[in-house]
Amino acid sequence: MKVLLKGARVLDPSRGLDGIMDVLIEGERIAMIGENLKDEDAKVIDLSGLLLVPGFVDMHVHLRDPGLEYKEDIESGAKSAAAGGFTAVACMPNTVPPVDNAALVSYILSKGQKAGFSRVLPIGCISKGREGKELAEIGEMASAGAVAFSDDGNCISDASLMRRALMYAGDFGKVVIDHCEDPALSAGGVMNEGYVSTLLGLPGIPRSAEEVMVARDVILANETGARVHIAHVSTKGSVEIIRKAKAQGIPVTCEVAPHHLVLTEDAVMGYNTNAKVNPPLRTEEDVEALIEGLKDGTIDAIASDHAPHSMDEKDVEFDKAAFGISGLETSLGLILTFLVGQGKLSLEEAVKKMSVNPARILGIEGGSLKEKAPADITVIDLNKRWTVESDKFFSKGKNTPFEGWELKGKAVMTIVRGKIVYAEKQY
Ligand SMILES: NC(=O)N[C@@H](CC(=O)O)C(=O)O
Ligand SMILES: [Zn+2]
Ligand SMILES: [Zn+2]
Repeated sequence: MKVLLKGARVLDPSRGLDGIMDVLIEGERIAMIGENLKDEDAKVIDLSGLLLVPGFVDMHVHLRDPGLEYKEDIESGAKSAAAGGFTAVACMPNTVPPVDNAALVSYILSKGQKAGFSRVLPIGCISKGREGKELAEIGEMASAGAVAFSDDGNCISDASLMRRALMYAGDFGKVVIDHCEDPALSAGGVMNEGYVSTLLGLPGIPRSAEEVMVARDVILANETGARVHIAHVSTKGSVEIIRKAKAQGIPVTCEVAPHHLVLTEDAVMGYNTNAKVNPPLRTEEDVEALIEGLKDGTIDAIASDHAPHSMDEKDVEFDKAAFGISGLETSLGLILTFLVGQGKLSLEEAVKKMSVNPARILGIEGGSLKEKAPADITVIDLNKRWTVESDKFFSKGKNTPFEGWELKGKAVMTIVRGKIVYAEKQY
């Protein structure tokens, strides 16, 4: 089966490509890219006026499967990802039971394949039972197909365990992703510690809770030579620590979530539980530093930290509500509208942070439209204006602080391994 995608603006930062071109797909692979391609046997799809990029990779999502399928399952999550323009997602292991063994890694892979939307790549636990005490079977999970290791939701607070995790995962060529939060500093906190928390009378989470752990991880990465990736960076101080570490050649990478780039703690006003997220929304000064970090290469990737919850878990008092934002279907639109659209990040940089770099950090195929690469492709209408309506989300998680927001730019077709897994209209 051949498909010829005609007339789109093809932008592939991994090859320095940017121009009106055609893409020929043969089976699951890209066969050729060039101007005015012809192929008698191919099904032709006209994509003129649209942007075609290497498929987006969201390296941090929560699909809640196994055990918490009332919030999300692998099928609904993978479908939501496809609708958001992602051809692959890496899912966190804070499920019930936690993904801390090879059998559960295989379960996720096979359920993801069966669903047939975005590729679903499991992240395994660092510690047995996510208890932060003993290392999990990292080698066996790596052999079964885990792409990275993390106890996300929790920080690895035991520095010695973290040090061993880095060395062990590093031996298998896998990256350790840390949720940096010193539990003693954040204990009891439900939002950023500052003006708004004082105003609302809510217990705060200081920036230092994140930053002390970022600094510790950088020190451990330096000592072990093993790669560490910092999840959902939210403060100016974290950006500064990582910038300095990178300048010294320490193997650290990091990601930022769209909500930390477009919202501040003000979104919590009125005790809005849809703006309750961990790490918490910070201040304008932090947002500016995060954008600066994206621009200068300190921040490698944009990841949604898609954290779906049921309405019952959000429709309660602020301090009792679950932390998290359902982000897969708003991520691209927010980045295109508020970063690219406002000239804060170039389109090429945005594609790097959402495709090329996350694929590289995870060491997976993708992030490039080179010939013979898997045909994982996202097609975007940069001019499409749309309104966020959570009842239209494919995700079960309707918890979004962006309800009713007008965005400009949307994925209109998602192709995974040569197959159209999402399209806004029939082709
Ligand atoms: N980000 C969140 O607010 N919540 C995440 C956990 C996490 O990413 O740390 C979740 O699993 O709900
Ligand atoms: Zn986390
Ligand atoms: Zn997370």
